[in-house]
Amino acid sequence: MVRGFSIKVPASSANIGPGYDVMGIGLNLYLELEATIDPSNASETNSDANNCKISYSKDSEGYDSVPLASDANLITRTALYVLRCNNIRSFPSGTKVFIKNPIPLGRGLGSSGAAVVAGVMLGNEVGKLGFSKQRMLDYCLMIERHPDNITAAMMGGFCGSFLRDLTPQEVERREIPLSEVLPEPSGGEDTGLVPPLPPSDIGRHVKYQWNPKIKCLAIIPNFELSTADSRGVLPKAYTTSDVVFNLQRLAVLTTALTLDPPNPELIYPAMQDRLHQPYRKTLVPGLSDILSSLTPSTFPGLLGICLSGAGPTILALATENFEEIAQEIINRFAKNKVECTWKLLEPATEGAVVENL
Ligand SMILES: Nc1ncnc2c1ncn2[C@@H]1O[C@H](COP(=O)(O)OP(=O)(O)OP(=O)(O)O)[C@@H](O)[C@H]1O
Ligand SMILES: N[C@@H](CCO)C(=O)O
Repeated sequence: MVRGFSIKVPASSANIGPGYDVMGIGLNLYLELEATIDPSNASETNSDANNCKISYSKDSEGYDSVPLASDANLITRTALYVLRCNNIRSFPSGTKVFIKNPIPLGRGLGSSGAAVVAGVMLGNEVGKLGFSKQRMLDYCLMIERHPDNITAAMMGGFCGSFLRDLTPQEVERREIPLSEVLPEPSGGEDTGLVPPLPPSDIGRHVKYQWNPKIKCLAIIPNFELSTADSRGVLPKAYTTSDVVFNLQRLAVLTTALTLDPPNPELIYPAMQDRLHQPYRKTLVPGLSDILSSLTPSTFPGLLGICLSGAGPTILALATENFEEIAQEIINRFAKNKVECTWKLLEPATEGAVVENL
């Protein structure tokens, strides 16, 4: 019997200034995947070590660079992790996956979070595992180990999240190197090992309200910055005053973004950060200048501005004058020889969805 289903996962912007590794918002730019399982097509898929033929639409971000072998592609590697945890070694013969990805890779718009969420959902569907979103989040968190993008992509909307305290045994399981969680991209023999199962209920979250008048402007530089590199420049310890600076702003920002009318005098200063942006300026040319020089008084409609996720994209929250704000940021990047595109986005309220075809 032929089976088919689609999976749609939103992009996301994490941190929103002070909420480092805590806050994220799903955005209406979607990674879409169509999977079909047709055993009569086995001859077309058995050239792949795990019976899965992947293709990307030509206009996809990463079309020329993402690997198409199922044990190398982040989406299918993640699905294989889920399947193998549940004693299913590979995809059923005749599995084809067609992917449309408009989320730019390595730019701070949650491309890897969306890919991991899509992969876990793919594994769940293919293996008919029947997991809830909460359980699927556990699998996601074994791969992308901070919850902000993952939670926003899975659940949708504007989310706050944390990881619950783990027992020493659970910590051990979760801290296993990623290479022992995901199958190795080698085309080599399947070792038959069952990877570490995620502890249950690792991630906890709430969905905040969001004033729908607030739009999300993403100004996207034309270079990639890997999250790992962007985390690598952060200090191991912070002063109490810097931590308190962020906590105070975070406490105000989550409600300030729900109020009507939106108050730039509250939102703009509440989006300041001392935990990650100051350190990332070395990786994003012009970052300090951009974050300090556009203000609600010079650009009416602007509410706040921050680095999106690990960067290099800039997220500006605004109610009007979108083009002027975007152009100013583009001009400031241009002075640093960085070209950009921009997108006007809105919160994706629904999160990740699966539909039978
Ligand atoms: N649709 C996809 N298909 C396959 N691999 C992907 C896909 N999307 C992302 N990836 C992988 O994830 C990498 C980017 O992940 P990374 O965490 O560095 O950035 P990001 O998720 O775009 O940004 P951020 O986490 O700051 O929002 C890509 O280089 C690619 O290896
Ligand atoms: N909170 C993460 C988001 C990127 O994945 C960071 O800033 O590194």
